Amino acid sequence: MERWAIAPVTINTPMKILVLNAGSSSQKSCLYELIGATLPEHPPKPLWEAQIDWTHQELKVKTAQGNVIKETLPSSSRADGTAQMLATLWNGKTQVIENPGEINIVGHRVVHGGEEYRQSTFVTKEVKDAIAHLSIFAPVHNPANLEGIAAIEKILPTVPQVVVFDTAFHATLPPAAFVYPGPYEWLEMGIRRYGFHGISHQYCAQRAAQILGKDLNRLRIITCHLGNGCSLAAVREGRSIDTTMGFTPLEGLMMGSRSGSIDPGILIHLLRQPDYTVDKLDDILNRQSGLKGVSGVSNDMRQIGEAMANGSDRAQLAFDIFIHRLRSSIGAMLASLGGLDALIFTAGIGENAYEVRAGACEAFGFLGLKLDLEQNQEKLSEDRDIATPDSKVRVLVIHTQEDWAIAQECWQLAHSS
Ligand SMILES: Nc1ncnc2c1ncn2[C@@H]1O[C@H](COP(=O)(O)OP(=O)(O)O)[C@@H](O)[C@H]1O
Ligand SMILES: CC(=O)OP(=O)(O)O
Ligand SMILES: [Mg+2]
Repeated sequence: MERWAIAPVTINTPMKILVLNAGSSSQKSCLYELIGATLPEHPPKPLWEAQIDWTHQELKVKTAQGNVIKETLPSSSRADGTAQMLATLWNGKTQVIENPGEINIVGHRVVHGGEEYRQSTFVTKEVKDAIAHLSIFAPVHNPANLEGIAAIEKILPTVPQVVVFDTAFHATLPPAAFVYPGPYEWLEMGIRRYGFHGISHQYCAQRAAQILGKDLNRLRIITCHLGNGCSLAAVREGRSIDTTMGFTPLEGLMMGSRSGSIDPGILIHLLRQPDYTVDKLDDILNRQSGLKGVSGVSNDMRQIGEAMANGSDRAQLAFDIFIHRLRSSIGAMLASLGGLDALIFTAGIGENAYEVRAGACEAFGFLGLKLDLEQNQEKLSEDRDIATPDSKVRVLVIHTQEDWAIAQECWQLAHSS
């Protein structure tokens, strides 16, 4: 493996920031170039954007120059797929950069930072050990985040790497929202609600204030991050005060292949059956439940929609449960906020599935929330307010920019160290 020297970072030279955002069903990456001594107000166009869809084993790459690459991944190995994706940065196919040594800093999304990591930080052995230790609480995510760090270490062993935590934004939850009503000792053992998707919830809340031209400190917002993993956050004065995911990213809404909240009595019952081990339950709850488990079709809302159109009753049931639980949880966030100025939809389902947005909003007409049904059905390639002018609550579709949020953290850490 070739190793590359790293370009030094100085304040006024262009800074190339590579971002790796490992989700449960995808690996999204961007290369940004930032010039100048201040951060731009709006996300700049990345030099290179790549996305791996692990469900379909597909790699798509787009460059600022207009090159588009689509490749099938030959193996299901995430490490190989990530290496294949990164190589498109400098191989003959795009030549976005001459060699990887041009990258100044690499930022990663890390899903679980536990109690200790409330702020973005540079990667050290200690930080990697903590991420590994927390893998038991985020088994689908933290190992993938560590793989991304290792992939970069192989190519660029001395490049500074930064980790940005999905849990950090929820550090402001009040005790009544984060303490579970089990024995008090649980809290001392670190068993509490952490909340996830914080990078996205925070970005969307800030972006909503920008779109509405209002002060974030005066807004009550519910952000619905509906991707393969799904969670809601109640945001008041720019701070997360409640959220649906908990100790792990398994709690809360029904998801692609995760159950979300279920009666814990079901687990006790199943564990008493001879065939059920803890590992089997883990697999069932994280990988064989949710849209996939109920429909028997797929974890992907697009395929659920197709199956519904073809008359699948189980796909219809999966969709109906998804909407029912989404509405109930929006209701719970609403109660924590004591009112609502804006409801935000984001991530794969939130940005694309108009039926889900319509299904969720229908229940909140009593608040004076009115969705513009025509606008809701349009292809929304830009962030947009899709409520009617007389609606008492704004409804926004925001394209989450987790990668840009991570790049900004890298920039800030690089300039403060
Ligand atoms: N055009 C679409 N219509 C409906 N659902 C979509 C569409 N595109 C993506 N999705 C849904 O979004 C999910 C992926 O969301 P995303 O936020 O990219 O995932 P991740 O949680 O991996 O970051 C898919 O599994 C699928 O359910
Ligand atoms: C925390 C989480 O569920 O992330 P994702 O939606 O990327 O799976
Ligand atoms: Mg995601």
